[in-house]
Amino acid sequence: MIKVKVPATTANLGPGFDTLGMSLELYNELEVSEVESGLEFEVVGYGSEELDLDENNLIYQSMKRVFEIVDYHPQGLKIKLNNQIPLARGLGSSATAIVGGLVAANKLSGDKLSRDELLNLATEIEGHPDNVAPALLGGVVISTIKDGQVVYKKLSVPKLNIVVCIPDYQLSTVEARESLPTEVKFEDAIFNLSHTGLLITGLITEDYKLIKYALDDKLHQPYRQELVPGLETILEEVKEDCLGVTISGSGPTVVAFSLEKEEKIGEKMVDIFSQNNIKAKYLVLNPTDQGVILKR
Ligand SMILES: Nc1ncnc2c1ncn2[C@@H]1O[C@H](COP(=O)(O)OP(=O)(O)OP(=O)(O)O)[C@@H](O)[C@H]1O
Ligand SMILES: N[C@@H](CCO)C(=O)O
Repeated sequence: MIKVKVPATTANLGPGFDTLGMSLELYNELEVSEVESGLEFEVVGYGSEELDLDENNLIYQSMKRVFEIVDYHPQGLKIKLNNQIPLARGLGSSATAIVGGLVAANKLSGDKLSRDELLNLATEIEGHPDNVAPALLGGVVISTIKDGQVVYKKLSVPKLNIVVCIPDYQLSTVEARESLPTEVKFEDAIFNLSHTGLLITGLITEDYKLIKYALDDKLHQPYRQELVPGLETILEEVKEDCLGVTISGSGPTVVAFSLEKEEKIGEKMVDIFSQNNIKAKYLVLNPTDQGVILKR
C-alpha cells in the first residue's frame, strides 16, 4: 500500500498570476492499494458527495497517465481519500489530486519517473504550474513553462502566519478564469512586474515590509471581484492589520500574511463576508517547505 500526503497551496500570491505558489500546512491524504480487480474509492472529509468516484476521478486519471508512460498494468485499485482541503476554494484541491495520483502511481510502478518529469506531467494536467509545483516540492515556487518544460526555482517559505478565510461556496478555477480579459493594459503589466519583483526580493531577503506593497495585483483580482462579494472591502479594510492580503489562487478564499493579530484579521474577514450574506470560516496556517510526503 502507498500512502501520500499532499499540502494545500495558495497560488498567485497577489501579482504572480500563474507563476507563484506557496504550500501550506493543510493536507489531503491518499492511500492506494493494488487489488485483484476493479476500481474502488473511499472518501473521508471533503468531496464525498461531489467527487467522481469512478474512472473520471482526477486522481485515477493522473495515475493512469503514469501507468501508460511506464507501461504498468495494475489489475485493480483501491483508493482511499482523507480530504482536509475544501474543494474549489482556491486552495489547490485539484493540485493535490493530480500530484497525489502521479506520485502514488510512480511509486507503485517502480519509481521510474523523476521529480521533474512528474512536475511536467502535473502541469500538463492542471494547465498551469503555480499550484502543482509547491504541492510537489513545498516552499514558495516561481515557475514558468519553456518549450513544454517547467522551469522553476523553490524558495524557503516566509516566517509568517497565513490567515486563510474560506467562504462557504465553491468557485471553480474554470469559471474564475472565464472572467479574465484576453488583453491587459501595458501599465497594468508594468504594475504586476514591479510588484512581483518586490515580492520575491522581500521573500529572499526576509524584508517582509516589502510584502505590504507587493501583494497588490492588476491582472486578475479586479476582474474576479464580482465573483467574490466582499473582496473589495476585505482588500481595503484588512490591509491595515496585516502585511498584505490577496485572493488565494482563483478564489473565493482570501489569504492575509501576518506577524500578529491573526484572530482579529480572521474575524474581520469573516465579518465582511457575513455583511455580504456569505458564511465563512478562517484558519491560521503555517507555510511549509515540505511538499508531497510519501510513505510506504
Ligand atoms: N481532492 C480531490 N480529489 C479528486 N479530484 C478532485 C479533488 N479536488 C478537485 N478535484 C477535481 O478537480 C477538478 C477541478 O476541481 P475544483 O474546481 O475543485 O478545483 P479548482 O477549481 O482547481 O480549485 P482549487 O484551487 O481549490 O483546486 C474537478 O474535476 C474536481 O472533481
Ligand atoms: N493561477 C491560477 C490558480 C488557480 O488555482 C488562477 O488564478 O486561475
